[in-house]
Amino acid sequence: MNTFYLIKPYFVKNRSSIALGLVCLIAVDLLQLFIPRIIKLAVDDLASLKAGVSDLMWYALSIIGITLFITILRYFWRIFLMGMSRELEEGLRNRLFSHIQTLSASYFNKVKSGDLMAHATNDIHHIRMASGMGMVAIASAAVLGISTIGFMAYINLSLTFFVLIPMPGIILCTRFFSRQMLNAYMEVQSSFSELTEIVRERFTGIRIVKAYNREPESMSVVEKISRFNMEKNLRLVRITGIFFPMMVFFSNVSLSIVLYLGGRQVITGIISPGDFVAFISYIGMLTWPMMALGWVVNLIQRGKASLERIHRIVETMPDIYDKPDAKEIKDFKKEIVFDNICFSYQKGEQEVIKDFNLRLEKGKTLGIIGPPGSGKTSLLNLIPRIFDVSRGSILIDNNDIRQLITSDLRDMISFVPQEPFLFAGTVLENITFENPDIPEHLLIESVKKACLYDTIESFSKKFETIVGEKGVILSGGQKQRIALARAFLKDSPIIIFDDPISQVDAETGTIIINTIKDMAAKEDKTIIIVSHRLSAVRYADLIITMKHGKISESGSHEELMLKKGYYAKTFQLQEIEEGLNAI
Ligand SMILES: Nc1ncnc2c1ncn2[C@@H]1O[C@H](COP(=O)(O)OP(=O)(O)OP(=O)(O)O)[C@@H](O)[C@H]1O
Repeated sequence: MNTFYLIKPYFVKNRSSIALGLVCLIAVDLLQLFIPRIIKLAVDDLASLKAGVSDLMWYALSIIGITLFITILRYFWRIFLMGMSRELEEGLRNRLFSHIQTLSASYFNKVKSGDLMAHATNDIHHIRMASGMGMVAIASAAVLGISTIGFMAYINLSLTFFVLIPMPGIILCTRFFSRQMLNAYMEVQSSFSELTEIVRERFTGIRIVKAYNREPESMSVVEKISRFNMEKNLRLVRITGIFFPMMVFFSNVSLSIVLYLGGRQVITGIISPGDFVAFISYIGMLTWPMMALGWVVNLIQRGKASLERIHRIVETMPDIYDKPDAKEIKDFKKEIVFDNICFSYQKGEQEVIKDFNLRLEKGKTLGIIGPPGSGKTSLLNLIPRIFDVSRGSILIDNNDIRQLITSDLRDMISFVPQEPFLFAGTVLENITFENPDIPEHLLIESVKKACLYDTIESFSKKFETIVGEKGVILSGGQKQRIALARAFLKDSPIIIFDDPISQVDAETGTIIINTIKDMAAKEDKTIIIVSHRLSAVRYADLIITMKHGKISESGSHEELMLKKGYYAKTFQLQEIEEGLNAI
């Protein structure tokens, strides 16, 4: 599978900094090799009692000079190479998020949001590591490894051969243990996210926990996952506990070989004491490239697997998309028609909307009632194409909505969902959807229509009040009114309300309903309103009762009362209830 296209643009765009970074990295690796050479010269001069104070000073200053140079170059290769990998990480994450946003609601029904979070964090992290550190490890292993061996062979070929014998051990061990460490690290990460999620949930639900005296049970749930997280951490500690001492072991085996064989060569005069000391320094330098060789294979394998997962998401086509010849629609002129529509959430599953037919003229209000699960919300979601019908069609002014530009269609509709969702931010940002160009009088007007003005005025920071965990916690009714204000502000010709007064008191509910009624009458809005409170729908031009995804009754309030069906019974029950509440 060719997935390189996802990261290629970052390599191409940053080719100059990558080249500069690699030049700096190679220069660092090569410069390091000269330090043992200087030590060799110093030791040989000392051993032959030739070294004067000025010679020693010169050797010392040379080492300081090289080290200074190495420090500067190291800074630059990190900036050039790591900068590129960070840019890649950011770009890939943005691309993933922007693509996921285009996917249809049905995709989110199938995929857990936790998995999407993992793609946006873990997978992108692996790709960054494979492209940034992978490049560094390959370049370092090649340049430092080969040139260190070259410098050692220059001193003595046979000694180099013997010293290299334990090195494959380092490569194989790193390969094995880095895979184990990565797996263990992933398990630590995932158990930690589980732990944070459980703790977050337990704190969010603290009121219900207290009300039912479930603190001990809550504690034991957190203790269990906390212990699990500790065990995963201990596993990681055990693996690293074996790995690092093993690296030291292999490196010390090489050291012993130099000590024994190299020492004998010094005695017999084959190599000088300086060469002997330099050899020992080179062994230290060789350990990292050998480890890098073992490590980089896993790094790249994991990055490749992550890139394939991201590729699969990026290649997923949204179920709902604009056809190439999709039509513009800027005005709603005549009617919405539901032409024998059926809908199920998954192909082949039970239909939640069945053979549904209805015509709603512009400027009219449609009220929808029905028992829970009868398909009311599902029906509403089909109009702005959150989901698409399985059969039949929804027509707006004789255009099948699947033939229209989706953003045009959605621009014509304001939607107040059953469960209002607020984003972390201010009241203003939540109502205006962060659009700073909204004139103030329109904002105030919509907030007043939603019966929210006095509430906002009572907040010390008014519209700038932060809502959510970091600010004011709003009641369910206040959230619902923010959602209403959003819809009123959008001022579209079609407004869909899904149970808009379920969480407000009767008095506020009546004011909101009167506002909606006025909008229908004075502003020529077409309104579709679902409600369990029949006072919210009784004024509608047409009321339908839904049962098992079908229309079971339809008519005006008066007609339905005469039919003495679900609507009439529910209406009478609610009247009795309201009468009792008034006592
Ligand atoms: N996202 C979904 N995926 C799969 N099935 C769903 C989904 N949403 C709703 N359903 C199912 O579709 C059926 C109709 O649900 P819907 O929410 O449309 O009913 P409703 O009439 O709006 O109910 P309520 O009055 O409780 O809001 C139910 O059986 C429900 O379980």
